[in-house]
Amino acid sequence: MKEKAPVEKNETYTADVVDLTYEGNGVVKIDNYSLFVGNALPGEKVKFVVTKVGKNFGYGRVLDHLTTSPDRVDTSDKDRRLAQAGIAPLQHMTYDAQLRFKQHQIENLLQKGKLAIDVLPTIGMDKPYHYRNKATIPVRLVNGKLETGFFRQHSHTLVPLEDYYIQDPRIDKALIVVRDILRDNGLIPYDERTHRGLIRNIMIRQGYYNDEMMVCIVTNSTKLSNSPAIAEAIREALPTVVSVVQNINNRPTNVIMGPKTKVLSGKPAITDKLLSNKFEISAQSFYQVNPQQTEKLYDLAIEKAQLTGEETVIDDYCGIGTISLAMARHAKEVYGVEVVATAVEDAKKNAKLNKLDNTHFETNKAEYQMAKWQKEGLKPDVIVVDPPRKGLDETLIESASQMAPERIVYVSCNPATLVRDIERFADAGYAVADPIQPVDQFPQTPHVESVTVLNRIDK
Ligand SMILES: C[S@@+](CC[C@H](N)C(=O)[O-])C[C@H]1O[C@@H](n2cnc3c(N)ncnc32)[C@H](O)[C@@H]1O
Repeated sequence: MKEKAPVEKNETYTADVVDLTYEGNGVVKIDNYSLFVGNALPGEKVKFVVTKVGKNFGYGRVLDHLTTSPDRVDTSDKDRRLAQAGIAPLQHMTYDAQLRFKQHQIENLLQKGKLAIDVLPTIGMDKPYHYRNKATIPVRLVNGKLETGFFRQHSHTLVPLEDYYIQDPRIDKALIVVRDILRDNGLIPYDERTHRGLIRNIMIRQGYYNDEMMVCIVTNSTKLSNSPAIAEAIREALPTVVSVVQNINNRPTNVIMGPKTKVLSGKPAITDKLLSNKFEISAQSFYQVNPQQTEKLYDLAIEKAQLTGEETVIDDYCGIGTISLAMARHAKEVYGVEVVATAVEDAKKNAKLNKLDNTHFETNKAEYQMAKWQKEGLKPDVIVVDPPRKGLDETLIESASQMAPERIVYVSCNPATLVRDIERFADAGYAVADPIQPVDQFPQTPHVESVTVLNRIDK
């Protein structure tokens, strides 16, 4: 039987930080028992209070830094609130240290798997803040006032905020304007305990290349009294707004958007560019939130695909077709598959918008569609995969390797599943060709994105 943990809840301890978890928490040890504490970096000595004691590990909160790491950035109270909200959990780390942390995560996992593959330094941003082109902000009543802000982590208590640090500053400014217009019109914020009140969220999108903005007001009912005047006031105060829409979500759920969206003023979508292609982005479309880094990540994937114009390409997990459309300009044909039907509709619409007639999109699970394409005799030269965090289904790896493409380009958002899948591909006759290249898509957060190329090995 396991011994009792050597720490007590609410007691204070002092220890050295010996490591960082994948979430960016510091690891401290008391008699070999690990505790995870936020705002603590390797090499630091911290005084902390124990907040949770589990069987195998616990959690703590730093009370004082007795020594500090050269990788530390001074953070204000406001910054620490952002970390608590999960908005910028790494903002106590210098940006260089964040980039190294992301590179080391992949290196550590490769080492654990005994894989001798190099990892290049993470490609970062010149300005690693104010990068998000979209914000979805809850609206609640705080001290009798309609407020916008964030939910304190693991709670639904709204903390008012005006500078979100990682959002485009034009969005932060617009949020204040929209909040004030809603206040002036006497609108009642949503209360999730009673499921009453009207205004649930404000969603704002800002184009990166086109200075077009969308404001979406998410309401608990269709009735938004005075909506023409509200929309007019928003467009008058914010001249780059080309679209004001209302999304109706009357279900008692944490899901932000409801199924119906109504145009209150202007167009139903904004247009923007990504990798030279135009995209129409409506309130409910999925769109990459860091366009600058997405271009770097996907440009790299396209470069690694080594297209000459003659190739047949499969884009698995294609979303709205960002990679497919960019590759279609350099390939003979591109086949994309994605499980979300509305994303596939967007992909088809965007292919037309960009006059690309060499793309084919299917709504299906990638693993099923790959088996189907394989049976039908489709012979791709290159397969690109950009899966969600859980990585690739084993049957997809099987179909992909049986189709025998020259190379597979793997865009990953989770190094743990990437390393697992590299091992599975090795068993199926594919080896990593170049060093893995991480690209920082989400500065100030622990997310790690990377591009890996696997080549077919001649047996
Ligand atoms: C990392 S995103 C890829 C984004 C895409 N490359 C783009 O540019 O929009 C992963 C995508 O996989 C989709 N997805 C998740 N599970 C899937 C499955 N089993 N089969 C196909 N698509 C899936 C998600 O809906 C999401 O669009």
